[in-house]
Amino acid sequence: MFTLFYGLWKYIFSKTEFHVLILGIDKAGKTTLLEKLKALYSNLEGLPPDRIVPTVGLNIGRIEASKEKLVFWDLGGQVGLRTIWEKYYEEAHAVIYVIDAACPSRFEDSKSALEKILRHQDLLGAPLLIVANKQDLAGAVSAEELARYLDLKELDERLYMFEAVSAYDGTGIKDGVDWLVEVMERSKRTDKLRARANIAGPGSA
Ligand SMILES: Nc1nc2c(ncn2[C@@H]2O[C@H](COP(=O)(O)OP(=O)(O)OP(=O)(O)O)[C@@H](O)[C@H]2O)c(=O)[nH]1
Ligand SMILES: [Mg+2]
Repeated sequence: MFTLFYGLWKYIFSKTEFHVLILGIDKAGKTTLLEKLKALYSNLEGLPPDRIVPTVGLNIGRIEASKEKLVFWDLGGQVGLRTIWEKYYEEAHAVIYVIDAACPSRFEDSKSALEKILRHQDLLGAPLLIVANKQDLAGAVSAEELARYLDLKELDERLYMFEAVSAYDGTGIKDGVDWLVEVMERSKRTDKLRARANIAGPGSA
């Protein structure tokens, strides 16, 4: 009985903490983006780019944006580490997929890793922000060009957006986060995750 009332109380009064997975192949700029997010949205400085090393485990960052709490999970993108990604899918409200827009020779690898994500059942309905990163570099392609190149067939009715970003100078980051918050607030997946957390009762996340 207590569990039932607790669940109801929690459903009505508690705020959802949104889990956002940051994925993409190695060197795309995921961790640099995470550090820039922290710098832009909190009083924390964030690691400078020259102190960031390739990710092997998990980096976590928490921010507050548009009065919502966001938790970012940044995972390593090296080939041998990509099998770990799916362990986080079930709990994710949304995905940021980062691509190095200045490195066309790796677009194909990026595309196939993204297609695999889109096919995974555990991420059904998760909104997707595709980041064309490194816009500060002269050779970077635009978000539109990247979208054309990727030519994704699996997007269906998923909420998605391409955004031109520089994790170095912060270009595009706030627009991307604003969009993410808005779509996560109204996505069916958020309702589903919220209901599941409440059914699990006290002690659940
Ligand atoms: N010019 C430029 N370089 C960037 C940008 N973002 C990241 N980089 C550089 O790209 C390289 C890889 O950045 P990381 O943030 O470590 O990439 P990652 O995606 O986290 O890589 P893994 O952890 O190995 O998966 C580093 O040399 C960064 O300084 C950007 O917006 N502009
Ligand atoms: Mg990293």
